[in-house]
Amino acid sequence: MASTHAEAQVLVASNRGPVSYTQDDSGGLTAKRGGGGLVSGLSAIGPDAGALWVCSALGDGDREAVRRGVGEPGVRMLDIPADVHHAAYNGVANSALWFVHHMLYQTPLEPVFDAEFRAQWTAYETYNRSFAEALAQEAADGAAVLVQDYHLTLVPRMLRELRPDLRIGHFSHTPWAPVDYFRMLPDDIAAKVLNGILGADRAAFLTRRWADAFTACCHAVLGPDATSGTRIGVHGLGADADFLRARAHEADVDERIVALREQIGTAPDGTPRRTIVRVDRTELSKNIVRGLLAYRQLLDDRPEWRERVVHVAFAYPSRQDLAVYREYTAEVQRVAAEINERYGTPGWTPVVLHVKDDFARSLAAYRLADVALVNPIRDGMNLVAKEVPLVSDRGCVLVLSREAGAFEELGDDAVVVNPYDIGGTAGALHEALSMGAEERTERTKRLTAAATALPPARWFLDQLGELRAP
Ligand SMILES: O=P(O)(O)OC[C@H]1O[C@H](O[C@H]2O[C@H](CO)[C@@H](O)[C@H](O)[C@H]2O)[C@H](O)[C@@H](O)[C@@H]1O
Ligand SMILES: O=c1ccn([C@@H]2O[C@H](COP(=O)(O)OP(=O)(O)O)[C@@H](O)[C@H]2O)c(=O)[nH]1
Repeated sequence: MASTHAEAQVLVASNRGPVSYTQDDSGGLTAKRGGGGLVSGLSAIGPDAGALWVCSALGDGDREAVRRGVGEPGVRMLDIPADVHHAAYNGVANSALWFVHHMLYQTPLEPVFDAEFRAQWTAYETYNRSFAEALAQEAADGAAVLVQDYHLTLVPRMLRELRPDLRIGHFSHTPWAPVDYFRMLPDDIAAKVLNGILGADRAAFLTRRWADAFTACCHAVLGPDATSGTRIGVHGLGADADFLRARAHEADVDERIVALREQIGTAPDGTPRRTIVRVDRTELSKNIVRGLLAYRQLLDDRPEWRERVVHVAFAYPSRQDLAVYREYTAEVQRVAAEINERYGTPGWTPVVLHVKDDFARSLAAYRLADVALVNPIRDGMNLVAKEVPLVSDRGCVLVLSREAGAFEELGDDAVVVNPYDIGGTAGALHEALSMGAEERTERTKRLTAAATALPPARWFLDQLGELRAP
C-alpha cells in the first residue's frame, strides 16, 4: 500500500473521504461510508489500486480517529483546524462557490461578499495549502495527482509551485457557472479560482456543457490565451452496476423492502400502489420542494391517481451547519405534511418522507420504483438518475431535469422536464405513470446501457491515462 512519505505514485485529494467516524458515549469510533456521488465514484477504485486518498477530517469523530491513528488503508485524513475547515467548507465552498455554480442565488438568498467572506476566503486559502503541502510530501517523483472539486480549486497551482515534477489533474463534480453568473464573485477571487485550476495539466468535467462554461469563464476573466497551458477534458461518471445490483439484494435491503411495502400499501383494486421515488441529499439544487408541489398538482389535476400512487421521498441530511439547508429541510417536511393532510385517507399516505439517511433503505426504494423523479435546478451529473433504472425491479421510468449533467447521456430515454415548471413536471409524472410496459422495458434497457457506459473504475483510469499521456 502506497502510504509512506514520497512513495505514492497516484494520489487523489478531496474534501470528503470514503468514510467518516462518529464517537459514541464510551469513546468507541464507528466508521460510516461518506454520502454523495463523489464518494460513490471514487470508492469504486478501492484500496487495491494502490492510490493514496488525501481527504479532510470533517467532524469531531474524524479528528479523534486521526489523533488515535485509526483509519482506512490507503487514506490519509488531514486534521485541519475546525474553524479553518468550517470557513472554507461552509463559508466559501458550499456557500459562495456552490451557489454560483448551481445558480442558487435568488432573493432572499443573495451573495454577501463582505469582510466576513474575506476572512473565510483566507481560511479557504489555508485549507487548500494544507492539502497542497500534504500532497507534496506524499507524492513520489513524477507521480499523478487527481484533485477533486470546488473545495480544492487552489491546490493545483499551489502544488505545481511546490512540486513542478508532478502530473496534476483537477476534476469538477459540479456544473460550471455561465460567465455572467460566475462574475458575481469578486474579480480577484474569480481570477484566483480559475488560475488555481489552470495550474493543473488537465482540468476535467462531467459534461461538455460544464467544460465549455469553464473555458468561457477563463477567456472572459483572464483573457483569450488563458487555457493554452491546460488540457480540458470530459469524463461522464457512470454508475457502478455490479456493486449496486449485488448490494441491493443483500438481506438488510430485503428487510427494508418489506417495511416499505407496508408503508406504501395497496390500491383500492388490491394491486400494489405505484411509486414515484426520489433519493437525494436535502440540497437546494435538488429541487425537492418543487417535486412535491408537482406531485400535489398531479393529485389535483388527475384525481384518478389518488389512492393509487405514493411519492417515496428520501431526503438525507446534508450540510446542516448552514441555516439555509436546515430551513430547506423544514420546508420539505412542511410541504410533505401539507400534502398528506390534504389528500391522505386512513389507508393511504400520499407522501412517505424520510429525512435520515439509510443506504439500505435507499436501495429498497430504488427496487420498488415505478418512476424515478430527478428534477434538479442544476446538477453536475446526478448519479441517482443512473442508479435507479438499473436497480429497479419494476422497469422504472425516469423523469429527468434537462439541467442535470445526466441529461446529456440519458435525455433520449427519459421523460424530460424544465425543473422550474411545476405544471410541466406534474404532466411528466402522469406520462411516466401511464407508460405501457413494453415501452418501459425498452427505455430501461437503453437507460441502463447509457448509465453504465463509464463505470467509476474506468472513469478514474481514463483520467489517469490522459494525465500521464505526453
Ligand atoms: O460532501 P458533501 O458536502 O456532503 O456533498 C456531497 C457531494 O456533493 C457533490 O456531488 C457531486 O458529485 C457527483 C459525482 O460526480 C455528481 O453526480 C453530482 O451531480 C454532484 O453534486 C459535490 O460535488 C461533492 O464534492 C460532494 O462530496
Ligand atoms: O442513503 C443514501 C442514498 C444514496 N447515496 C448515494 O449518494 C450518491 C448521490 O450522488 P448524486 O450524484 O446523485 O448527487 P450528490 O449527492 O453527489 O450531489 C449516489 O451515488 C447514491 O447511491 C448514499 O450515499 N446514501
